[in-house]
Order: sequence, then structure tokens, then C-alpha cells
Amino acid sequence: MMNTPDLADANIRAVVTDIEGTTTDIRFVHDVLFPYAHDQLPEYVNTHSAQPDVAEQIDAVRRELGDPDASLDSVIETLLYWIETDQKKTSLKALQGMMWADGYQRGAFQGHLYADVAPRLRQWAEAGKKLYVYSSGSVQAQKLLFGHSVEGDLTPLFSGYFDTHIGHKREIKAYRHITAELGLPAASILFLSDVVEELDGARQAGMQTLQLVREGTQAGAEHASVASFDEIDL
Ligand SMILES: CSCCC(=O)C(=O)COP(=O)(O)O
Ligand SMILES: [Mg+2]
Repeated sequence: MMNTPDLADANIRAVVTDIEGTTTDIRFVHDVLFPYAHDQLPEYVNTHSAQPDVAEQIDAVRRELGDPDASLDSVIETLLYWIETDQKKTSLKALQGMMWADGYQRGAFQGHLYADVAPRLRQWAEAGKKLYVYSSGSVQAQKLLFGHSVEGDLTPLFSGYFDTHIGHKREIKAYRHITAELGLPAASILFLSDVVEELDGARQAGMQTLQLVREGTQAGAEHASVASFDEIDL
């Protein structure tokens, strides 16, 4: 047991969870999902560039580049660089979700979840807690990961999903927007993440916070922390 908080008195009504490093091994994201998207991206963008949802993201990349006439090759080069440097760009995240859909559907991989995650999520849902996801991965990517997880389809447990369209994960305003969407007092919402800067944002918006310190994660002293969902009693 680590620096476990007493959440029992907080009357937690909703849990908002990060994915990478919290429910899911960072290595699954970096060693499986990102390389898959990196390999597929040139051909995917070239062959789907006329498809409206793909064209929308290509235009968003051109806007980021400040060059509305940027060639498709330079858009692809930019997207590959963003994957290599793990940039949480909304347009890249949308395209990654589209490419991963194919990988999940043909069984190339399943969404990794730590063994302690699914039992606790089920228990909280049964106890009437509302469950949400907030990740830099697109909402489509989040649904795919939980829908094709190593524990089966967990999407019925969740009441909603948030990605960077609501704001970036280190910004206080993102957590204020999520609180407004949930229609609950911020103090009754628990945010789970491995990243201290994300927890800082949530706390400044009034949420309860808890850091997941998985293998390889650096624990900070700023937030209560646990090593697994087993240690979280709501
Ligand atoms: C939704 S699975 C892919 C995760 C991803 O693309 C990512 O950037 C991880 O971000 P998180 O906010 O979950 O740390
Ligand atoms: Mg994380």
C-alpha cells in the first residue's frame, strides 16, 4: 500500500480515468499502437485522402503547418514526426483511431488493461458510480481499446468519453469543462492518472485526484497515490 487517500468520506459519484499508464501499460501504447499507426500511415493517408473524415484531418495538419497548400507527402512526414515525438495533436489522434480500428477488428492486437482494472470498474459501476474516460487518444481510440480489451468489451460500463476536443490534459479548463458536462460537483469526481501535471489541473478545477504509480512511473509527493485499482476504495 502506498500513500492511500481516504476517499470513503468524499462521496465520490463519478470516476474519470486516464488510459496510458493508468488503466493500460505505457508499453502497449508505445510498442504496439504507435508503431502500428506509424507503419500504416503513409499508405492509409494516401489511399483515404478523399474520404471526408480523413480530408478534414489532413486540412487540420496543413493549418498547424501554416501552409494550406502543403503537399500530401509533407503532411505525412509531419504526422510521422508527431508519432515519433509523441505529440498529442488532435488531428493525429483522430487518424490513429481510424487506423487502429482496422487492427483491432482483424485481431492484430487487443487493448491492454492491468488485471486490477476491470474488476474494480465493474464493482464501481454496480455501486452506481458513473465512469468516464479522459485520454489524449481520440474517443474512437478509447472505445476501441475498451471494446476490444483483454477483458472483453467493457464499453457498457462507461457513461462517456473525453479527448482533446474538450481541452488538453494539463489545462485546468479541460477539467472545468468535464465537470460541467458531468453536471456534478467537482469535489464528487475522482480523476485517476499517472501524470502529476494532469492531476494538478484536475485538482485546481476542484476534483479529487489520485496518482497511479505503475511499474516505471515516478511517484510525486503532490497527490495521494496507489499502485493499483485494488487499493482504491470508494
Ligand atoms: C486511447 S488509446 C491510445 C492512447 C494515446 O493515443 C495516447 O496518446 C495516450 O494518451 P493518455 O492521455 O491516455 O496518456
Ligand atoms: Mg497517462
